[in-house]
Amino acid sequence: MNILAPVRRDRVITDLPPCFRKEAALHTRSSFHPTVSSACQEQRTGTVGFKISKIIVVGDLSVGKTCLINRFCKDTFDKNYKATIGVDFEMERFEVLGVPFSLQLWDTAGQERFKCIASTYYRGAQAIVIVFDVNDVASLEHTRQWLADALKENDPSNVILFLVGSKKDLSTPAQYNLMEKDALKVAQEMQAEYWAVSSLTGENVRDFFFRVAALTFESSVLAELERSSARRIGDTVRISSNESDLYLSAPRKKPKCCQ
Ligand SMILES: Nc1nc2c(ncn2[C@@H]2O[C@H](COP(=O)(O)OP(=O)(O)OP(=O)(O)O)[C@@H](O)[C@H]2O)c(=O)[nH]1
Ligand SMILES: [Mg+2]
Repeated sequence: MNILAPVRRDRVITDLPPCFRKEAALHTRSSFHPTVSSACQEQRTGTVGFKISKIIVVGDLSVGKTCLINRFCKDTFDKNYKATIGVDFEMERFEVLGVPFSLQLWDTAGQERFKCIASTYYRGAQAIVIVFDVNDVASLEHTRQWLADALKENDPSNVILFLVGSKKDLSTPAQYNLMEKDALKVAQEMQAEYWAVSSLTGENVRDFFFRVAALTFESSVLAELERSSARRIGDTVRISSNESDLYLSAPRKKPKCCQ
């Protein structure tokens, strides 16, 4: 019995959402990886549909991490600052190419005094979202340190990265364009995908999280397919290594743990 409520209609992803800037994108293909599309069509996505992918959101205090998550998950915006103490999380359920897919969005504290509590929750992330304020150049400089700290707890080859400029509504187009050049450089250096959003107006917020869900899903399916093909190879080896057992006259000894 499926005790979970159906996925909301506005959380259904049928096509790969586009990147924000081609210069700093995880990839620029216009559709899902063909292997992923066919695996979904043939219902060969294994455990992906039952798993919950962990996304951690890090960055300086007051850059707007909580507001970003709240705009997407609850469609609300609070203009008063309430520091996150430690961590908080929200669940979001999607359906991607017909497969259920859940994201657990971990909102972490940017304040130094709460950072050590927050960092204990960094482990096991599938994606790291590093947020800075587009009107505060220091917060962009600090993103490298946030990334380094988050990577201490995660395998760099297994996580996907997003660099997100927040509070876009507060900068003029000229100020924004100037800052974007630096942000794109940082994103390229980190091999992160770059986005700029406003949680106050909602600009790009939904598109950003859809892209996070789609790319995390794509990498989960590819990893699952790789694991299942490795298992198949492993099975073949086991069968052939057991062949000699077919000719054993005496029954094999029980392993010690079963005695
Ligand atoms: N104008 C504008 N203000 C924003 C935006 N996003 C956040 N803010 C404001 O920035 C302040 C900090 O936002 P939070 O989301 O609480 O910041 P945070 O990164 O979660 O901070 P910590 O929890 O301390 O790490 C609040 O006063 C928000 O109202 C935005 O897109 N535009
Ligand atoms: Mg917060």
